[in-house]
Amino acid sequence: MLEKFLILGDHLRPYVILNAAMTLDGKIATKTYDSKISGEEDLIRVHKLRKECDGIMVGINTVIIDDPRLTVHKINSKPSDNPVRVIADSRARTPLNARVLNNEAPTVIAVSEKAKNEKVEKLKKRAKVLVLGKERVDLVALMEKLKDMGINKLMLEGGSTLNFSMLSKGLVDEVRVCVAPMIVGGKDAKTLVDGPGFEKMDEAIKLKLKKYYTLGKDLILEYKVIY
Ligand SMILES: NC(=O)C1=CN([C@@H]2O[C@H](COP(=O)(O)OP(=O)(O)OC[C@H]3O[C@@H](n4cnc5c(N)ncnc54)[C@H](O)[C@@H]3O)[C@@H](O)[C@H]2O)C=CC1
Ligand SMILES: Nc1nc(O)c(N)c(N[C@@H]2O[C@H](COP(=O)(O)O)[C@@H](O)[C@H]2O)n1
Repeated sequence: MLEKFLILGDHLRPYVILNAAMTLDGKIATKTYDSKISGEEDLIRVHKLRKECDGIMVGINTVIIDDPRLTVHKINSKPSDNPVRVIADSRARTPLNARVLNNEAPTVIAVSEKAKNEKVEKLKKRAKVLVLGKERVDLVALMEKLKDMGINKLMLEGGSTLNFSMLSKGLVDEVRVCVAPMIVGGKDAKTLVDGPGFEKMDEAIKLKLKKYYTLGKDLILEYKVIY
């Protein structure tokens, strides 16, 4: 943790790496929410990255659909290797039996003022709850809070809606994708980045390719975001 702090200590927010696995046609889940995309080798890469990060963030739909653990569990690790789990959950919909609330790692649930107080009080028994934003979680404020908590390197693990919000607010520094040799199609299938999108190519988030390599059958692409 100290080493990461020294490298990234001057930022007002964490250094954010968006990581995901997608099919060649850009889907991160099928229309029925099946998202088993990465090969075993890629999952090892993902868990090594989780271990390097101080925090790992997902949107509430990902929690509801996948019930992820968001810990380092596919490589050798000790409890202190687990990043702090962060959930963007405007209305405090995190199920009380969700695995992100287990005691494997600390969890931060960011809610908005729309969240029901009764549910917030229940969540507070299992996690640190931050109320940020009126309707939706104010992601800029959340990043500042996470930085204050010592989270200097944050992994953003989706889903599509949160990815768009984070990218469009200029809060992502790197994008790392595993492109699996599969095509699933489906206009209702989730893509790497959904949300409202931009109208013109001029407005697109610009990237610079830094590294590419294969892992088993998968192609890994690593980009820096250019703002
Ligand atoms: N293949 C992969 O690498 C991954 C796939 N997925 C898949 O993505 C799907 C879920 O993606 P989505 O439905 O797009 O949901 P999401 O996981 O991005 O959650 C979106 C929700 O987060 C909440 N939120 C709070 N504040 C927000 C803000 N400021 N901006 C945006 N959202 C905010 C809102 O309730 C919003 O509806 C699942 O099917 C999951 O399996 C998720 C992660 C990785
Ligand atoms: N990198 C990657 N490859 C895939 O094929 C995936 N389906 C995901 N999904 C993300 O990982 C979460 C599951 O984490 P746990 O193993 O339960 O800790 C899932 O919710 C997505 O965020 N990622």
